[in-house]
Amino acid sequence: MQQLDEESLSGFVEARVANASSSQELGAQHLAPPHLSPPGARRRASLRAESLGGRVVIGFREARSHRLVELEECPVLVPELVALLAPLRKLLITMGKAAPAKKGARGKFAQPRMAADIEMTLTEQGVDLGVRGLTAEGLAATEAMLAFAQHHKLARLTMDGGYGYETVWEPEPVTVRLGEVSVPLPPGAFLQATADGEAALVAAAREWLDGAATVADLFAGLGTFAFALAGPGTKVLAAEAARDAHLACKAAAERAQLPVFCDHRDLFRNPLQPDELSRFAAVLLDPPRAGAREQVDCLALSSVARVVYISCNPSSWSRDAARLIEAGFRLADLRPVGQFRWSTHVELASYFVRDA
Ligand SMILES: C[S@@+](CC[C@H](N)C(=O)[O-])C[C@H]1O[C@@H](n2cnc3c(N)ncnc32)[C@H](O)[C@@H]1O
Repeated sequence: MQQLDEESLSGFVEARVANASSSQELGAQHLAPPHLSPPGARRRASLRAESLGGRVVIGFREARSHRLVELEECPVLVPELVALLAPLRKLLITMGKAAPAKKGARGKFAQPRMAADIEMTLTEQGVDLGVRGLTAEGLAATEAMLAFAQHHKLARLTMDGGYGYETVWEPEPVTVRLGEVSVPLPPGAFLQATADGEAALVAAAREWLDGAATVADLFAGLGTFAFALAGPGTKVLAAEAARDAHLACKAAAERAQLPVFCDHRDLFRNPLQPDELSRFAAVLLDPPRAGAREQVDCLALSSVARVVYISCNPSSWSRDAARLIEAGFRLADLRPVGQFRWSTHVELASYFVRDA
C-alpha cells in the first residue's frame, strides 16, 4: 500500500465496498448482532413538516425537488420514532389552525401555513423531539405541546422559534449511552446514525488501538470513541469544537471518573501541533465530511505511529490517506461499515501504521 496515491486509494475503497455489497448487504459482515429493535435501524430522524392545502405532511424532500413526500412508515427507523409520526401530524394540524393567518401575496388572507424542521432522537429516557421554525403561540398552543409531550412520554421537547433551542419539557436530564457512560445529549449534537454502526466502528477502534496508553480522539463529539477506549491503562484526550458537545463530554467524564480529558478546540484553525501529537501513542480521527487536511498535515510531521481514521466521506478520506502514506504510513486495515441502509453512503474505519 505504500506507493498508493489518492486516485488508487479511491479505487481500493471502491473495490472493498463493492466486495462488501456483493456479499449480501453492504457492511452486514461488520454489524454487531441487533440489540436495539430492527438491525441497522436509525435512532435519529431529521424531517420536514409543512401544511399543504389544509393537511400537514411530515416527511423528506424528493430527490432534486421541493416536493415533500409523506413518511407513512420507515423500516430503517427505530419503531419508537415511527410511532410518533401520526400523533405529531395531528398536533401540528391543531397548531397550524391556532396560528394567526398570514396575508397572501395579493393582500387576501391566505391559508395559515405551517412549516417546521423536526428532529427526533431515541435516547436513554425515550424520544427527544426538537421542533425548529415553529413557536407555540398563546396558552392553548403551549398547553397542547405540553399535553403531547406528557401523553407520549417524551424524554424532552425543545422548540426553536428562531432564537435557539428552548426546552419546553424535560422531566429528567436526557442522556445517550456511550460505552458504559451516560452522556448528556445537547439538542442537535452529533450521534452515529445507528447503534449497530457505532458498535462496529467502536469495535474496530478498540481492536486496532489495543494496548495504546495514550490516545488523542480528535473531532470527539460527545465522546463515542473516547468513552469506549478510556479505562485502566488508557488515557484519552477528547478534542472537539462544538461547545455543547465538549461540555457534555467533560461532565460525563468527570461523573464517571474516567481518564478522558476534554479540549475545546477548533481543529481546522488550530490543529494539534506535531510536538503535541508526538506525546500520544495513537491518534483517532473522526472528522466531518470535509475531512481533516490541516490536522493530517500535522500528523504527517509528528512521530505518531498508529492512526485510526473514521470517515463518512471516501473522497476527503482518500485525500487525507494519501498524505499519511506520503509521510510513511501504511494502510494496515480498512472496513466499510454500511450504517445507512439502502443508501450508497458508507462509513469507513481505517487503520494506518508506520515504523517508528
Ligand atoms: C463525524 S462527527 C464525529 C463525532 C464523534 N467522533 C462521534 O463518533 O460521535 C464530527 C465531529 O467533529 C466536530 N467538528 C466539526 N468541525 C470541527 C472543527 N473544526 N474542530 C473540531 N471539531 C469539529 C463536530 O462538532 C462533530 O462532533
